Amino acid sequence: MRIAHLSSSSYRSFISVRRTTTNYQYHYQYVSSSISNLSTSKPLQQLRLPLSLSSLRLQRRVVSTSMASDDVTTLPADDDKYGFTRSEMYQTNLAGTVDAYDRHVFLCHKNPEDWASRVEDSASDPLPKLLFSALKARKNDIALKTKLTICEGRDGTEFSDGDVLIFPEMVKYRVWKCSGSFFESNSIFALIVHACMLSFRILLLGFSLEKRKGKVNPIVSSIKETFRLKTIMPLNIVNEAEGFPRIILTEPSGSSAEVLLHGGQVVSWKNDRREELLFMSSKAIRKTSKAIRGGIPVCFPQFGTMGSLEQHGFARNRLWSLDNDPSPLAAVNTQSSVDLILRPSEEDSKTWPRRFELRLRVTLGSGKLTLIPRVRNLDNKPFSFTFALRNYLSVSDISEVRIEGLETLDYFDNLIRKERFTEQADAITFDGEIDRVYLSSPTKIAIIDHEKKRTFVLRKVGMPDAAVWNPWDKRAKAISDLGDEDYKTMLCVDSAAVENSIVLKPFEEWKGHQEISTVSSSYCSGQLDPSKVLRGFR
Ligand SMILES: O=P(O)(O)OC[C@H]1O[C@@H](O)[C@H](O)[C@@H](O)[C@@H]1O
Repeated sequence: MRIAHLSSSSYRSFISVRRTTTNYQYHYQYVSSSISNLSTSKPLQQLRLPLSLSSLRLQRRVVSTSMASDDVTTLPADDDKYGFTRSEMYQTNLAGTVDAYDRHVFLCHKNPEDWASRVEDSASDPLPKLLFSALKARKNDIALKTKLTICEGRDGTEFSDGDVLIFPEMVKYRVWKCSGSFFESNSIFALIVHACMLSFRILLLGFSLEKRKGKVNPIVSSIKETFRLKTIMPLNIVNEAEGFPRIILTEPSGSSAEVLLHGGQVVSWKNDRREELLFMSSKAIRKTSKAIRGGIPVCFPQFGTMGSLEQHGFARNRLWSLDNDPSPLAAVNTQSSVDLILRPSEEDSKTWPRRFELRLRVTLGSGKLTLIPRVRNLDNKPFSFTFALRNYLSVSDISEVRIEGLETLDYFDNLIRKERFTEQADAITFDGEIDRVYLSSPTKIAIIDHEKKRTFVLRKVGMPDAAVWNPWDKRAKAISDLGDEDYKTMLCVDSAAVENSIVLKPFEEWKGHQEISTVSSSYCSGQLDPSKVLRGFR
């Protein structure tokens, strides 16, 4: 891990390497002070040499090969165009400041006038110091050769405290709060380590020739072009007060969603009027070992207590990673979608000895939120699991809510020893605790909130069952992370695969699909509202 300090008017112009003479000197000064921190005796010049250019070239060619079936021994025709064949390419440092490290971490922070002359002295302005110390303390754990660069942040509130950009992984981490616990909690470190799993592929997308004072720096060009491409937007990741990385999804109509790496859990979904549509407990606890009461926890590999594992499985209690290889789904590079992945830890393998990959794509659209869960068997023998997306929906008053689409279905009643019954009511309404799994439900279920005049429409594929849960007053009091009155404003209607567990042969993948949308409350699960028909639609 190396550190450099340089100025730019934003990360974009940093990437285009616009430097003043003063800042240039500052850059050197800063590097010098950092060298002593790193307790290395390497001379400055050596630190700045693009040592890994040949490995970069190799990776680039290997990736091209796998993507375009090129012959590895043949130079891609674009090498000349992109500057890879220039005589100085493997001989000396190139124009610009971005060397060919395996990974670049940029801290976009204030401007050179605010920077301390030595990174360890910046007591009044601790962000660079904290980031530097956190990375330095864990540098042996960071597998990729990583260079930390401090550059100027000037885009108004966007860089109010400091943003972290990670290249080539295209992760933008918005550091709003500069607290020691943020770094101690390892969230930035976790992010950087997760980034290790991402490939070098993105670099390919933006290669172009850049002529700067007669020299070419393909590395700078590629970063610049990649960030500039509209379709390849960096993810917005912010720090939770408790140190949980949180991904913010936004889309043009103004709605938003928030997803935690912890549990791969959606914890917020707001419509274009900024109204929250998901319930979050007033006493929600955000601890690494516990699922968060609210949002959309993922229950895997076991739903409820239908097995020997902890209730609802371990996936909701684990730290997931960003997934840059969601194939066979096409990769998405927008700010309204994120791909996450969970692989088993050693501890998980002891309790559930299966090799798997659990993936989740969360996509925010205008008026709808889509989740695509997938499970792949990486074992050489089949395994089975049960699964649910537990949707904690926010409702105005549970007594005023009804569910349509589950009538006449059979269900297991968890309150009566999981006995099987047949639903007799025309619609499900609520006047007490409910804890049921409706079996083989239709693909569309309507949750009608009369008071809010809002209907949630839940569409699901690959998850044939639907669990319905509300603890009501007595049980709510016994649940430590649920407020006594919270049961009134929540209702869980889950997409689930419970009655028949899902069986996967070696290397098979299961895929589910869930979409929640909201419509006006006149909507009744596919039927027309008679009063609307009489009065006419407005
Ligand atoms: O508290 P948890 O683990 O999130 O589970 C909430 C409820 O989920 C239901 O599905 C279970 O049947 C209940 O027993 C449980 O209380």
